[in-house]
Amino acid sequence: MCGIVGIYGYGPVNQSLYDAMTVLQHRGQDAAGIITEQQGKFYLRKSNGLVRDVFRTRHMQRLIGHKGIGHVRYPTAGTSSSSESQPFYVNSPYGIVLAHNGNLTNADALAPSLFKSDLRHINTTSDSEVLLNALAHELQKRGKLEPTPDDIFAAVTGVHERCKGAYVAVAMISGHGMVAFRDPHGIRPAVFGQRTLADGRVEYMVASESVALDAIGFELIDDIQPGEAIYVDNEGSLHRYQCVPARELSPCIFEYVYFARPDSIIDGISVYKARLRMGEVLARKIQRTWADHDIDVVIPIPDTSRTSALELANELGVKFREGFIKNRYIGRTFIMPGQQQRRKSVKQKLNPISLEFKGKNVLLVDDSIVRGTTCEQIIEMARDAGANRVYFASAAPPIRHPNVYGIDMPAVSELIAAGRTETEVETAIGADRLIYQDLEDLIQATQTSKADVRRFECSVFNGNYVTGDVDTDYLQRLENRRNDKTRQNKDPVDDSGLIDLHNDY
Ligand SMILES: O=P(O)(O)OC[C@H]1O[C@H](OP(=O)(O)OP(=O)(O)O)[C@H](O)[C@@H]1O
Ligand SMILES: NC(=O)CC[C@H](N)C(=O)O
Ligand SMILES: [Mg+2]
Repeated sequence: MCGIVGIYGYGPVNQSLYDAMTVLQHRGQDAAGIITEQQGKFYLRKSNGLVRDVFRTRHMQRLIGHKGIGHVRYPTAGTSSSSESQPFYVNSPYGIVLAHNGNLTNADALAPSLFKSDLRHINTTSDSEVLLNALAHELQKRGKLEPTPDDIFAAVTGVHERCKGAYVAVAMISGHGMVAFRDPHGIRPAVFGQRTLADGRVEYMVASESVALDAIGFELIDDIQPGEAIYVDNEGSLHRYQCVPARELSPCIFEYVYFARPDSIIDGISVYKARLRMGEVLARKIQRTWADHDIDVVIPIPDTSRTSALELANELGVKFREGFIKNRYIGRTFIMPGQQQRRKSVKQKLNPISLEFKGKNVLLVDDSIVRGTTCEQIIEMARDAGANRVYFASAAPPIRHPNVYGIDMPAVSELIAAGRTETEVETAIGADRLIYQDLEDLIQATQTSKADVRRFECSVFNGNYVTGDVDTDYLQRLENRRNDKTRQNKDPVDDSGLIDLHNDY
């Protein structure tokens, strides 16, 4: 997953973009980038690393201007090279920069067609560069020196007709304005907000999650609707337009399970409340299926599962204890690029407090089990710490299908529950008992009667891909290209010298 942010303001935006990106850091830890604009010129800094490492004072000082966009990256396509970090730039028409969250499912076909029919050169293997060029081509087609909001929206309509998959993007068009759009199914989240200055002028901001708006003092206006675009023109006026008819809104349910911060609200649903309810319904499943359980204590696996574990314990009427302490200087392990690094990080990240385990039957709760890296090691650590019996509960159902919409789970063979029954997973992870959430319960927990969401994108659990274009061939190609072994054994291609606007100064 990645995080995107865009600000159209009346004062320097570099610090606000930086602050927003630190708040979105949980969405991508591999690379970060900011592009600002002043008087028709773009200023860029992007590189591999966390926000705090990529931007030093000297970079911040050069990021001048009152408008800008930023990105934190977790790659799902192409390579992890800094040349594929975002935002991307294309010089014609106008000069456009773009930051993208999601994954295009037809990038392989689009890249050659952009070359052959539109004479556009794509220099990297990133689908985001494809998305940017698709937008640039649509704008070019209109051939206007002074594009109107209608021209911008017509171009976005063209992008929707050509691009498939999941995408939210924010782009700045030099000398014109900032446009943001969301795919017709609304798979990835995007919100926009405003801040009114003392003199009455209004600044606008777009971000992946509402928490980024909160952090820098913007007030949420709305989610960008599926198929909708918003455009802030050069006079600072906001325009909204439904570029293509919205398909049924289908936000990715995994945002609520794991990705998003709990203090965000996505499509009207509080992530925190959804996680509380996930714990509640999971506790009810335990009461239903294991009425005579002998759990002494519920222990969360920090960080993400804490909210659901707390409510699970409350509902069960069992003690809740912090049995693992998290090293706050280690990032999220799941979004690390290689299995070796992920395995190492679990032990560095979590350490047990033995007295919470000694002689007890513990129920460890995690938000999800993906590759099984975390739970295998954690169960072993709980036993080493003296636990009597170690039970495990997952607030999400078994993950048996790859993700093609912006989460890096490309290979079925790497998913511990793929091709295994729940009992087989229980054995594989070494738990005395394993309880998975049911999908209907997860959906019910995430949905609220107040929000407009009637359907979620649940493909990792049920294999139904809402965009309808994902077939076994595509899945096979994705697995071959992006499984851990291929990536590990691939000749280290040094593409850091690729022509692009990455600037490692
Ligand atoms: O089965 P796995 O492949 O190990 O993946 C699942 C685990 O990865 C995530 O944690 P992560 O450490 O990324 O982040 P967190 O601190 O937000 O929980 C998630 O919360 C699970 O704990
Ligand atoms: N996780 C994401 O949203 C990734 C965006 C884009 N596909 C990339 O790999 O850079
Ligand atoms: Mg975790």
